[in-house]
Amino acid sequence: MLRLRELVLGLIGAGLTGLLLWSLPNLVQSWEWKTLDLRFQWRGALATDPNLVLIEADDQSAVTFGRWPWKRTVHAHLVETLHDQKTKTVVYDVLFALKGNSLEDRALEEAVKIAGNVVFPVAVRLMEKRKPYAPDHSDTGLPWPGLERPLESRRYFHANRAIFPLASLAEHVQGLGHIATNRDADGIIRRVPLLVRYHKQLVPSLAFQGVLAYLNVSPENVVPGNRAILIRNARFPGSTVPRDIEIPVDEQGQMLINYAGRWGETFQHVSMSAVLERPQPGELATGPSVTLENKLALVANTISGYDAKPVPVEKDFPGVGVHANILNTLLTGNFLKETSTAFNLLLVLALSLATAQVLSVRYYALQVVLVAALLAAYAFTAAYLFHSHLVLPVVAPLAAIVVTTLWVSLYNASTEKEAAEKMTHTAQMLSGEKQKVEAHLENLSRDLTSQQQEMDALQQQYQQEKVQLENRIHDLRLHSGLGTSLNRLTQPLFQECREHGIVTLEDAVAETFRELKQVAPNASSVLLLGESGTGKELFARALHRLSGRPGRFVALNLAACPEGLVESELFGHVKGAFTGATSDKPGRFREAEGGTLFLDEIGEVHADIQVKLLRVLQEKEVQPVGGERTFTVDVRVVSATNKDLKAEMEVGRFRGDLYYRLNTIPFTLHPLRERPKDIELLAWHFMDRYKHRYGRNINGISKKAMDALKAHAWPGNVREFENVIERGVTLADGTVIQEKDLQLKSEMETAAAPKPPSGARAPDRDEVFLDTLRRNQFEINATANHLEVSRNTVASRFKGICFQRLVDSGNDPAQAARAIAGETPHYEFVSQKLDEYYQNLVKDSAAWEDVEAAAADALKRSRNVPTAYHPAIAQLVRDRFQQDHA
Ligand SMILES: Nc1ncnc2c1ncn2[C@@H]1O[C@H](COP(=O)(O)OP(=O)(O)OP(=O)(O)O)[C@@H](O)[C@H]1O
Repeated sequence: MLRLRELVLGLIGAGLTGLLLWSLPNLVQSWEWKTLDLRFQWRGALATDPNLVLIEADDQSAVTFGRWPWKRTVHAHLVETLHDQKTKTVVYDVLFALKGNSLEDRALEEAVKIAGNVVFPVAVRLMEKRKPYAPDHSDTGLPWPGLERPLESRRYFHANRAIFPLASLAEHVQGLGHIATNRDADGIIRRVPLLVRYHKQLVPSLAFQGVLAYLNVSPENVVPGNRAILIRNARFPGSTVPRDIEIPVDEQGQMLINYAGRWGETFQHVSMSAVLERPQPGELATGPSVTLENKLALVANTISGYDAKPVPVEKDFPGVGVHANILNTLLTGNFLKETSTAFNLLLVLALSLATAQVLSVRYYALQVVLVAALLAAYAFTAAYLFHSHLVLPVVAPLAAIVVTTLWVSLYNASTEKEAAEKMTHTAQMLSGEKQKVEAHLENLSRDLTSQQQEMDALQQQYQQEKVQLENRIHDLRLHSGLGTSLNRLTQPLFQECREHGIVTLEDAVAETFRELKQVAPNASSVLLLGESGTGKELFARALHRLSGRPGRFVALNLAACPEGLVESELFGHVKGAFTGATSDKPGRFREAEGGTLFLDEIGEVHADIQVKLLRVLQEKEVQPVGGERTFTVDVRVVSATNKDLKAEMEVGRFRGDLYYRLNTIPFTLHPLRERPKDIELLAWHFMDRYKHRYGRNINGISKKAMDALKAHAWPGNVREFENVIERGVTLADGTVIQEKDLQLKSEMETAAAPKPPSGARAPDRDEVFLDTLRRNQFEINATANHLEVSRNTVASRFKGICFQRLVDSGNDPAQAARAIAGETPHYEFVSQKLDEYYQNLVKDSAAWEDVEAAAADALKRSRNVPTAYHPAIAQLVRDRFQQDHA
């Protein structure tokens, strides 16, 4: 089945073939002639008509009658002899145009007249095809026994000159025929114009006239046409039924001569001398089989070298051979039939399509074989059909196969190349895309896994917190008097407080937060007032977050900062501004650019710093210590103090103008003792935090303990409260924190001391252990043996005691070491150990962003230290964190 692709390729192939043939018409025509000649040669000899006899003035006759031309009496003798032999028609291919010896001329005249069956030639000159018709009447003057010129013959050749036989001879002939041939461009005679136009009549060729005479066809029975000349009522000798013969001709009236074969291999040749020397009626000298009765005799000169002409079968073919072959073609009816132009076009198209189809097979070798087979098959068909006298075109069809093959191959090669390039390109693209997609998928799957893990963790955390919250609310309901106020925890404002780390059930605290939220977006200064530990920094951080300012939250505790360094801390310094200023430092103001600067304990700041601070706040410019350049700053200042600033201002310790600048919006945070609901809530809150941190199974606070918490004055407010609960969690023996675990009394006692001794242990228990250590020269193994405990137990407890004493001594390592070493000479050893433990404990403190994270990390690393010392560990880390982040 022909697919569209092959159809289109085949059509284009046919078109290209047409273009090629059209552009090279002469070349194509000459090749086509050559293929025709080849077909004649391959076919070999055809049988010739037995009624045709050639009587030749040959070399042998020349011996008898001398050099040509012979006396006309010899010709007269021959005409008579043939008449005697009852030859039906004599085509005498000798032009007697000039007068000769009158006696001889008369003898010939007489013989022709008596015979009455002689056809003589007329030499005519055919006009060039394109020359205008210009008849030359110079040689006329003779009634022409030809045909009237019908319309169909208007394309036939014109003859404008003619040389006739002698008028006295022509008078007695049976007919006259022209002997013009129209050679092809290569000089070979392949066609004969059967009829040519001369004046108003058509003149048949000599052979045609001979056949018309032989078959008794009168001129009106010859019908010239465009593609054929019809002979009506032809009467063949021996046949009583007249026949019509249709002779195929081209539009110029030319018949393709079907050459029977090589001259010597075809026709009955009879030497003229043989006919004349032994004129026995009914028998010839050449043998009894050659009889002339009722024959058509063609008389001509075939003496060597006389009138040789090139024809398809032979280069030097006697001129009479052409007439003989025309006679033979007409008598035998073996006309060569040429295919029509429409058929030829269809053939080219069909072969182009067939070639395109053949080339659609996959394998190249098979394509070659099939194309070769197609070529061979066509050539064979053309050669084979020639036997049946059909002349197929060869060049155009073979060209169609070749051109289509070339064109389709080129097209395939280019499309294959293009396809290959496209495929490579597509493959590259696909592989790139594949890699991208794979990478994307991998990322997605990684993200998904991590999100899944996060989700799982959150889910777990949520479940835990949910359970904890439910338990806590349940416990709170059971153990506390909070009652319905717990519901507040679910209200939006309280929830928002919690999101900022502010745990409260008090309306006053929530209200402060609400107001804070309102002022947060403004850049105005805020002053936070309240006792120590009430959450001023917590609120300051909440304010910063609520403000949406893009910069950082930077805090500076002015009380904790050495006086000489306050200015440089605030405004920065340049390298070399003072001893120790080894590099430029931007200062807190510039660090808080675009954000919030929290100045804690503002009441502690020295008078001259107050002046500078005021200037910075007014001009919004800072000048680093020792520097000349000033820097513009956009910083919101939030300050805090537990002092009565107004009173300080009144006694002249704090500048009024600075006070009013800082006090644009004041907030006062209530002390814890005025927030009983928060005491209970915070107790549960911190209990949860520390029980998880220390891994303690604590699930409640006894009523007595809670009452004690409520009764306590809490001078250190939430900070102190948190410490107490932390201690309670670590000291509790069971699952409920008892009053004794809080050590509130001891807390109150130590509150008066210069440093809060949070987490202090009962001295007796540690002292007993220390005594044992001292007695064993601080050797861990010996002490462990002595106490019958493990080496690890001793080592970890010793570490814990070191931390505890360090806290108890107000972070004075020497004092702590002395307290541990006692009266023994091991002070150095203890001091060294203590330093080692401490450094190890606080080594990562600076790296943490959040103090609680730093503490939690230290506790994690100190898991083996007994939990009783955990508050001390946490305290040490927090203190160090404050120092590192101050
Ligand atoms: N309502 C609260 N809920 C939870 N924690 C609180 C609350 N108020 C204060 N805290 C905690 O108490 C501790 C002390 O708070 P903060 O440092 O903010 O107090 P402060 O008033 O700035 O103290 P100081 O004046 O001594 O600097 C912090 O650990 C803080 O998280």
